[in-house]
Amino acid sequence: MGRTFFVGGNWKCNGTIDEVKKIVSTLNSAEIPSKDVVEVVVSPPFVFLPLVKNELKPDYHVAAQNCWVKKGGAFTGEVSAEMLVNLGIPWVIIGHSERRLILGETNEFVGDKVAYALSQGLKVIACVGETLEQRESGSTMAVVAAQTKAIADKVSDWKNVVIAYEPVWAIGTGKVATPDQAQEVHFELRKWLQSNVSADVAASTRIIYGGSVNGGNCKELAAKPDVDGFLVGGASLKPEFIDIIKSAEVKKSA
Ligand SMILES: O=C(CO)COP(=O)(O)O
Repeated sequence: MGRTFFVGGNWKCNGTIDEVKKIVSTLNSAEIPSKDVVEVVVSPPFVFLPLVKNELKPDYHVAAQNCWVKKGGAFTGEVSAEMLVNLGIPWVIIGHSERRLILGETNEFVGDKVAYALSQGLKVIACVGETLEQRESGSTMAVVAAQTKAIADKVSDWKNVVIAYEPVWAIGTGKVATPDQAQEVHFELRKWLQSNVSADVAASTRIIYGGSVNGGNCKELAAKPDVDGFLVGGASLKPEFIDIIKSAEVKKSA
């Protein structure tokens, strides 16, 4: 089954109204490949979601960066999946390493969140990835498999899931995984899905790479067979995000 290339822009906790409007206008005036070549989703902070959703042209979709683990209620400071659905936000990023490591989200909590968001009709970008220490001790695959298993334990329908492999040591560091390093983990992850979920899910689930992706390194990464797109942080706030979106063309000609 063909996997449409996927490019996500994770704006993290950045931006003012003026800056957000500028990014939106850059995106709106760009010529990007058609929908069958690339799916593009940008993820502004919660407070800017309505603005971005209303002003962005329909070639782009919008994602929240997080949501609450179950139905809303007395959970001060949280935003529920139902609210995102109510607002017409189709996507949510769940389990980003910044939330796992800084806010203490466990594998199980992330698995529960993914399952709940899917049950409400959201599509999920689920993040996994090892720290430098884990990589250096040779446990990359064990870590990534445990993170994926916690999701697989709670999820039966994978059609609305994109997996983002984001090695923590490559996030915001300018130290990008080499195309071979990314390919190796993506290949192993797909193999894990094949053995533990199903051959269909392994073949159809998009596995995207995140960690210091920029306009200069995206094409080489995109050329790898198991790299189905990117989750971009810093560079998604800049015009070079358009070049990253266009790297989808590499796949088309592959
Ligand atoms: O965390 C990331 C995307 O979710 C990657 O961030 P950078 O692209 O800034 O390294």
